Parts: sequence; C-alpha cells; structure tokens
Amino acid sequence: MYRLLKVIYNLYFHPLARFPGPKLAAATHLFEFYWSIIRDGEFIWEIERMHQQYGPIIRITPRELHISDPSFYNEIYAGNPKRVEGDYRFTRSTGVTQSMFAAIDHDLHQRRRSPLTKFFSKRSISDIQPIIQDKIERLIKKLQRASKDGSVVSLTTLSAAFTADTISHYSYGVSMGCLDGEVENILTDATQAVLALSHWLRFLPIRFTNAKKLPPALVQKFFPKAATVLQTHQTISSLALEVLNANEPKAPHENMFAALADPKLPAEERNLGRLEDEGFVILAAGTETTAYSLSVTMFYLLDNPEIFSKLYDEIKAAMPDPTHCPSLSVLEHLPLLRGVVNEGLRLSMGTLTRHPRIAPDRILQYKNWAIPAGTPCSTCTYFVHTDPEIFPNPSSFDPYRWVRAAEKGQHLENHLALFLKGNRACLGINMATAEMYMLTANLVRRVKMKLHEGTTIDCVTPARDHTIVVPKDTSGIRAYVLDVE
Ligand code: HEM
Repeated sequence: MYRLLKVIYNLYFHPLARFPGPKLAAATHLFEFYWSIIRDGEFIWEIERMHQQYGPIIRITPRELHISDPSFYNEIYAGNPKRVEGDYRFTRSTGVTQSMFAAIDHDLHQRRRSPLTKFFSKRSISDIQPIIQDKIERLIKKLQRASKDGSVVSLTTLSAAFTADTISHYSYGVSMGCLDGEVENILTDATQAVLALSHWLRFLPIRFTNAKKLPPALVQKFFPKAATVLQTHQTISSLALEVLNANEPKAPHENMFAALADPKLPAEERNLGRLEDEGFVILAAGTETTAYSLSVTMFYLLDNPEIFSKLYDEIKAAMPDPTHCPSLSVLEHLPLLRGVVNEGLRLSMGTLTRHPRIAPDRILQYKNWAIPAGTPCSTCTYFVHTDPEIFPNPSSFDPYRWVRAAEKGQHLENHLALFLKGNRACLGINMATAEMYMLTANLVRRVKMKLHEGTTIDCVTPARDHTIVVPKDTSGIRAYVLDVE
C-alpha cells in the first residue's frame, strides 16, 4: 500500500512531477535499477535515448534530473561562493563513507578537502616531476625487455602500474612497486572490483571494510574480488596507523597521510576510519582514470601513424636527447602534444557515470524550468564530449581541433568536462595532466610500437558505466615493442 501511494505521489504530487521524461522513471527507482544493474551499466544509453525523445531536461529517477546542455553546465557544477552538495545515493557508491568525496554537506566537504589541496597545486605537481620521471624510466625498462623477447605488452596494465606507483609514492612516500617485479597491481584490481559494484551501492549502503568482520578464508573463497579490496584496505590501514601512532608526528607538509593526521584537525576528522577511506579514495582516484586516459591516447596515436609521426617531430625538436625530458611547462606549450593530450582526455571520457550535484539553498533556472532547491542534477561528461556543436565529428581522433581553436583564441578547453568543474571538481587535475604529458612525450620520443592485431577501436569504445568506462572489448590496449631509444 505504502509503495502504491509513493508511486502516486511521485507521479502527481512530487515537486518534479511536471518535468519531462518517461512515467516509469518518475514513478519508481526500479527503472534505474533495471538499466544500471540488470543491464549492467547501460543507464547512460537510456538517458541518451530519453533526451532524444523528451528534450534537454529530463527526470531520470523519481528525485533526479539530467540536463544535457553545455550552457547550463557551470550552474550545476558551480564554484565558491555558491554552496554545492553531494548526493547521498551517489557518494555512497564507492563504499568509502568517510572520505571528502563522500561528504555531502558543503562545509564538511571543504574542510576535508582543504588540507590536501596544496599537494595538488600546479606548483607542487611541477616539483614532483623527478618522481614521475623515475616511474617512466622503470616502465621504459619493461618495454626494453619486451622489445628483446618479442612479447606483447598491455599498455593498459602498464599505465595503471605507472599511475599506481606514482600516486602511492607521492601520497604516502612509499611506491607500491607495481613496475618493479612482475606487474601486479592490487590497487587497480580493487578499484575495478569496487566500481563494478557502484550501482548496487546506490541502492544498498555498505562500507567495504565491514567485510573485515568475515573470516578472511571465507572472503577469499567466495568473494575473491572483495578479498583484493580488503588487502588494499589493510595496506592503507597499516600506513594510517603508523602515522596516527607515531611517537614523533611527521610535519603535515611531508605527505598526505601526515596532513590528514595533523593534530590541529578536529579529533573526529583524524581517526583510523577517516584516514583509511581518504587513503583509498586518493589511491584509487589517482590510478584508474588517468591510466585509462593514457592507454586510450596511446591507442589513437598508434592507430594514426601520420599524427604519430608529426608528434614525434615536434617532441624530438623539444627533446633532442631522448633521455632528458623537458620541463612540464615546455611540454604543455607544444601545440600538437597539447592537442593530443586534450583529445585523448576527451575521447577517454574519464568516467561514464553521472555525478549529481545539489544546490541546497537556491532554485536553478533552466529556460522555463525552475528546478527546486535540493534536487540532484547532473550532466554526464559523455554528452559534453560528444556534442557535435562543440566537437564536430566527435568520434574522430582529431588533435588538430585543439590547435586550430588555440590559434583562433577560442577556449575549447573550457568544454573538457571529465574533471568536472566547481568546488567538488577533481582534486588531481594537475597530477593527471602532468602524467599524461610526460608519459606520452617519453613514449612517443623513445619507443617504437605497433598495435597488436586484436586491439581495435572496440577496445576504446565506451560500452558500460561502472563509474569508470568499461569499453566494448575489455582485453586492453596491447602492442608489440619494436625498438626503444
Ligand atoms: C584522467 C584522470 C582523472 C579523471 C578523469 C578524474 C575525474 C574525477 C571526477 C569526475 C571527480 C569528481 C567525483 C565526484 O565527486 O563526483 C574526481 C574527484 C577526485 N579526484 Fe579525480 N580524476 C582523475 C585523476 C585524478 C588523480 C591523478 C588524482 C590524484 C590523487 C585524483 C584525485 C581525486 C580526488 C581526491 C577526488 C575527490 C575530490 C572531492 O571530492 O573534492 N583524480 N576526479
């Protein structure tokens, strides 16, 4: 009876009752459940279809709107001083409830984010170029070995090993060492395992570490992926404990864990659970997305030899000695490299999911529609990055579109939406782009590769939303290494 009344309320009396969209989506969350869970991450394609039928603003669940109009983007993803809140059904989707990402309230989110912002400023990232270059050298050694023994390499796995080693080294001072032995990356396995469940977690609030209460042998036998997640949590947990229990506390500027354990922070903000969750978010966020963007960029470069060769010439002129990479600021000013990085970021999409934001204290006016305060609203990056008005012929890899726009003084980069905008945007933008510029420049300048026959456009074609992008073919970007300089 209650459910029936709720459906009637949702359809006829809810503040969103007059917004366009299918009745089923407005009536019940089962519609979202079907497309996200039964159809395993295909809600985005249903949202695309709904926009074609109902126009730019649609009600996609009983309580949520999706707006596909780039001109409204900055209203949803607003910056300070506007208050912007997270949506509990989304923030719980990673199972890490005490992180900054999961802080719904605007002020709490800003308080959690602020001790970490200095680590990700342009200047701080410019200072860690030697760390990034060190990981690149290790990766190139692996490629050298593959060129000698003729083995096929997975650029997807190697990119994730590179990003995992870089962020672990930078965030708490110890590299995970994925590039040192046989490439093993429990972090990337754990992230993918958690994110594959992200739609379930919108419906069922679970904190992953609760699984710790189960006997480890049982978890390993019946939920091997959860076991990987727990293993990662345990690594992070022991690092957090070390920092919290240190006799001589490290200075907060030494590394991110030390900053999170700063005695000046309120006690409730520096307990073990909080450090574990924030640690997991930083490591996971710093690994998977950038790695995917890197491997997508390499796919398109290897698939377009003419562009590759022009880029090689540009980089060679700036990097005559292949073992001496120029500074980040020099790389960022190479027009074609900049176009390649931007185009790789655009086509990789970053995430395929929707990132809802709530304006808690104001009505958002979209054309004739007054969106009530407190309504979760989103615009998926995919719709911005494939908008033909902004990016003509959007599915083609055309780095020159960025070069042409820059020459005309157009700010096409304003439409690069994968890091989102506003005060809850990605904290790691500078780090992600530094890794993209440096690894791409080094690989193009120093390594001759050829795509494996089984690596096709399907390997970079978005198919499912597991928060991150799951491509049509999940076998990864594989290549032969012909020569290394
Ligand atoms: C291509 C690479 C990357 C993409 C596409 C990306 C994308 C995003 C997005 C969309 C969000 C917003 C999530 C939300 O609240 O709805 C986010 C948040 C975040 N990202 Fe990234 N990210 C990337 C790389 C990185 C890197 C390298 C780091 C380094 C640690 C990082 C750290 C974070 C953190 C800590 C947050 C939470 C920010 C907050 O809640 O205030 N990201 N990222």
